[in-house]
Amino acid sequence: MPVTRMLQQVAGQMLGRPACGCWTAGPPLRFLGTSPRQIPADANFHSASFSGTDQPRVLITGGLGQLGVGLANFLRKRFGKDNVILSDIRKPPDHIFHSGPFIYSDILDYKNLREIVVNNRVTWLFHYSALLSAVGEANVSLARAVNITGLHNVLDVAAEHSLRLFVPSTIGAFGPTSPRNPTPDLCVQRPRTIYGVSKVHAELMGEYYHYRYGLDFRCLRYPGIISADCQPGGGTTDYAVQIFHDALKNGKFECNLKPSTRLPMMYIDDCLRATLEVMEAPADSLSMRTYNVNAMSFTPEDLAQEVLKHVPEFQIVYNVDSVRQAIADSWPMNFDDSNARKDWGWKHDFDLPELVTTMLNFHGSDTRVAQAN
Ligand SMILES: NC(=O)c1ccc[n+]([C@@H]2O[C@H](COP(=O)([O-])OP(=O)(O)OC[C@H]3O[C@@H](n4cnc5c(N)ncnc54)[C@H](O)[C@@H]3O)[C@@H](O)[C@H]2O)c1
Ligand SMILES: C[C@@H](O)[C@H](N)C(=O)O
Repeated sequence: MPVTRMLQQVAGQMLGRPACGCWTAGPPLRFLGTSPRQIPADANFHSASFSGTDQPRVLITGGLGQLGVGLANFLRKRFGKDNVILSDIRKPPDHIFHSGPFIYSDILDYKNLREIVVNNRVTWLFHYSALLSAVGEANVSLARAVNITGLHNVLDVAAEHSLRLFVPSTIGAFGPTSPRNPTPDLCVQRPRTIYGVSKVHAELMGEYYHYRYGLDFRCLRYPGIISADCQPGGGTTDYAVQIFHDALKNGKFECNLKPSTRLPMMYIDDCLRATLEVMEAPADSLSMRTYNVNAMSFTPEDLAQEVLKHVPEFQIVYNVDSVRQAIADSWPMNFDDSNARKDWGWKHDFDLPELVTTMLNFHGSDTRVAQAN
């Protein structure tokens, strides 16, 4: 018997499917143990549990971070305020609490998560809870729990309840042995941060649940995201958010990365639109389940030059943080997102000049900008 056929047969026996290599439903095969998280092997989760005319019922985990509030506002415009539930383990400020449904959800508490999904008839889940790259290195065991154990809970709840699941990955899912300029979707991924390791794990587990159980898993590898309304949560790309605030407030900025550190970046509006577009893309347009998305790439020096055009007295000084610098030096400089552009029509709106103008305008009715323009 040819070796490949023999392997197919063995794999087929292990996976409860025929040796022909095709993926038809075998006899129901359950996870071992008495966990409530048992998922039939023949479950087909492809059809989300809402009809085409219904709006999805959305849950966002880790929603009080840099990206979650913006995502909730964006999705509420599309699906209605009450169809989008923001959740976190932190107490929301008044304006967020009153802007739409908010609920406590700790992703490490599986039963709590399941209760929320069931009681609210959730159909789409955006899983934003995470510890980012720099804070993750400062607390590896917590990052491992939140980013890996938490993800397992989310995957199981999503599979059990036929949810469409979005999990963001990151440029941080690549490492020093990945091609860095540009970085394609499929290449060596050997990140050297717990954040990166947990995100590669998330990509692989999500794809595995998709192929094994039909979970409708969708994932984008975000670049560094730049937004004005929320503080970043402790990442390596945070400098590109803080610079605008400091430029307008003090006229100067102390940067913790070297001037020549090139990283892929994206304005929040593009990020949120990409996220919704991939979630709404017809399943048959997705040749993959994890895509790079990108908008621009720049260095601190490039960004400072662009800020100077608006704030002529702006000064940047460099005080390099060795942990963040080592992380940035292992990450992609440019991101190849051609598959996203080809498969579901991804196209960014914001390049560096529009980003800088928008961020400065957002931060300031400030006289510095007004005087310079
Ligand atoms: N911001 C970026 O530049 C960027 C880039 C790439 C990918 N991402 C990804 O996007 C997602 C959102 O990023 P962000 O910048 O908003 O992160 P953030 O750090 O600002 O927010 C994360 C949130 O997770 C919450 N959280 C922590 N532990 C939790 C727990 N046990 N249960 C529930 N929630 C918990 C925190 O309270 C926090 O509000 C993350 O998964 C991140 O990896 C972000
Ligand atoms: C790039 C991204 O994942 C995050 N902003 C970080 O720097 O950790």
